[in-house]
Amino acid sequence: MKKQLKIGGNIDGVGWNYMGWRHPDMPANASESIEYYVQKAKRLEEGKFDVIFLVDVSHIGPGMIPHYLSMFEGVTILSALSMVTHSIGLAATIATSYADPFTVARQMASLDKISNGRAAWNAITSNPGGLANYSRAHLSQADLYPMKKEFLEIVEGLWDSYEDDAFIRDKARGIFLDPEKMHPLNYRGQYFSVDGPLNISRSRQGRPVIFQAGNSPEFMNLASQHADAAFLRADNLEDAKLRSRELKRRVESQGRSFDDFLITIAHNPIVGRTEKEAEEKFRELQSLMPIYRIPKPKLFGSAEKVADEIERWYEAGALDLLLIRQEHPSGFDDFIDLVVPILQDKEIFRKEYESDTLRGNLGLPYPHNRYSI
Ligand SMILES: Cc1cc2nc3c(=O)[nH]c(=O)nc-3n(C[C@H](O)[C@H](O)[C@H](O)COP(=O)(O)O)c2cc1C
Repeated sequence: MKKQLKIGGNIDGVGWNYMGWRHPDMPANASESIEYYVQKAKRLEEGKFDVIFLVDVSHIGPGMIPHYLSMFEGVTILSALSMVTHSIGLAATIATSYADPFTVARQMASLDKISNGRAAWNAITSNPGGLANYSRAHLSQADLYPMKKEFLEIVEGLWDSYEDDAFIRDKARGIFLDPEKMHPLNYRGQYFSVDGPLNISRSRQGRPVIFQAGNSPEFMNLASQHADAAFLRADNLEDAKLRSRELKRRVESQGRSFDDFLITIAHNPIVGRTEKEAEEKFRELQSLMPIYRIPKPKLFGSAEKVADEIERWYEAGALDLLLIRQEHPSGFDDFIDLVVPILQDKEIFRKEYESDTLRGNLGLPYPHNRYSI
């Protein structure tokens, strides 16, 4: 049976455009407001969304969108959100070009335990500009994918440091750990060298879900081997179908089932009760800062029209996980109040969470520890 549609919410603070911060309903400091993030996280969970997804940027300049100029670091804010949510997943973007694999493995595994099995890591190369912020200016574009491959192999290896039953914690007998079930990594690569093991046990979902974002053939190759989900950019439905098909072909050629792999595409719907209401919201946004023009979103208009279009993308196999980002400050509310009930009536989206782990809700298999098999 085909999996139901999965939905994620990209919380972008003041928004992923230049003008949203000026809207009367948008706190101008939303990107650095814990209250704003808590409110949005709870709202997305009310909407039965699968995951809160945070994008990231590693280097900035004054011309960037306001959100990028003043924003929270992902794992930090998601740790806080894990305490005010129960079922929704928590995905942080961390670039493999800048960070250190031992640190990322540790941070993400901690978030996964703190949230009781709801963490996900979006592994990106990012663009080379950020290398200089992380003392890696000697590296270049050509290094990004070879480095990412090593990074992923190390993080996955570290997440298998302990088998599921490694910790005995028997007070009466005085036995804390079964040392046979602890495994160092001893990885030696061109970019990274890591002995391991990692000092944290596996979570209820085994290990965090891995997303990867990109578009190139190198990206597709690596994602087909080391990801549970791929976040793609697509210009239109035909483009999305082609990319999705190509990636799923690569996943199958790795001996994996493409049912265990999710294609993720972001949309920024502007929805109204009627077409006219959506037009008004679009015009209102444009009027906040007329020198910046935004294109009309692909998901635009009445809730029925938007829900039909989502169904078309989903049925065509162009996406498994729809990532919603707010163009207008009422974006999440409009989507949850107006579109979600139609998708539920169509029986392509859940009314209740199936699980309280992210893997459970996404319908992804439990990843067995490599040493236990
Ligand atoms: C859907 C999608 C999402 C991305 N998200 C981010 C992001 O949050 N932060 C970032 O620095 N780069 C992001 N990127 C850029 C990629 O990390 C990468 O620099 C870019 O896709 C070029 O690599 P590629 O040729 O392998 O696709 C994203 C790319 C895509 C396609």
